[in-house]
Amino acid sequence: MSSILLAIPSKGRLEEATREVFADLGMPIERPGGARSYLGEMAAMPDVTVRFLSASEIARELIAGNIDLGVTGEDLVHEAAERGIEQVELAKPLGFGGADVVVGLPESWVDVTAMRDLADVASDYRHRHGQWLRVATKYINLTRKHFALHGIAEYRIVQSMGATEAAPASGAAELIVDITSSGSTLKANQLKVPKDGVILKSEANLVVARNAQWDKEKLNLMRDFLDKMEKGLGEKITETL
Ligand SMILES: Nc1ncnc2c1ncn2[C@@H]1O[C@H](COP(=O)(O)OP(=O)(O)OP(=O)(O)O)[C@@H](O)[C@H]1O
Ligand SMILES: O=P(O)(O)OC[C@H]1O[C@H](OP(=O)(O)OP(=O)(O)O)[C@H](O)[C@@H]1O
Repeated sequence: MSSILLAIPSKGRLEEATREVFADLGMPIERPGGARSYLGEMAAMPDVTVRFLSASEIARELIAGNIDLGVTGEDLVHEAAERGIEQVELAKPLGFGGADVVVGLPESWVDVTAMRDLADVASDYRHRHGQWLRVATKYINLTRKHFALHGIAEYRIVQSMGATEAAPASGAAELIVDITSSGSTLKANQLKVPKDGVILKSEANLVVARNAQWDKEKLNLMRDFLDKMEKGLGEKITETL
């Protein structure tokens, strides 16, 4: 018998909000093995297998088509999809996990208010210091695209594993690209966003994998599942698969 594989975030704000959304729709997700177990159950839809994965892994697995659908941040889907997000369908924004991926510059760079100014700084920096301007981030693909869009090539990426906003003060990089919602972490680290420095506005989405194996039975299950989430959504999405 066929089933569809749904992945949801395994921890933090996204896990909690995802489970709330499904509970409100009358499809609560249980974690019978406890918070450390990575398998879930949806009693209202026994044909749906639920897995708990990290939000970034969900994005990668959706692109690869190894899971059928998942809940994750749009930012992570765009970052995981190096060649564009055609391999997935953003089926439904879920109204939580809202945050922006932004460029963060030292507040002390008073003359730099736009990406265009940053291009000048990058070039100047290289001439003066003999090295590239460094950008700390975990959003490597999004950073490359945004900087290229603004004609900035003279920089290098320092891959960040966390606490990215600390990089300029610690000397690990000159500027950052990271996610922000309230803005308080940027402010606490004396960083500012240039006027065209918002790379992406993100929120949590229900995402369907186009590259998954879609047979007739699974498409029917998917249609039922999506219709339970929103009337008419099943038809709309499955006809694109
Ligand atoms: N203020 C915020 N800060 C960070 N992420 C936020 C914020 N608001 C919403 N989000 C969303 O939550 C996602 C991060 O979730 P989480 O830390 O669980 O992801 P992850 O990359 O899988 O983490 P890890 O790799 O540490 O397991 C972001 O990519 C974004 O979509
Ligand atoms: O704009 P803000 O509201 O300050 O949020 C942004 C910060 O939150 C995230 O980190 P993390 O999830 O580790 O921290 P958090 O739980 O404090 O948001 C993110 O990497 C930023 O550092």
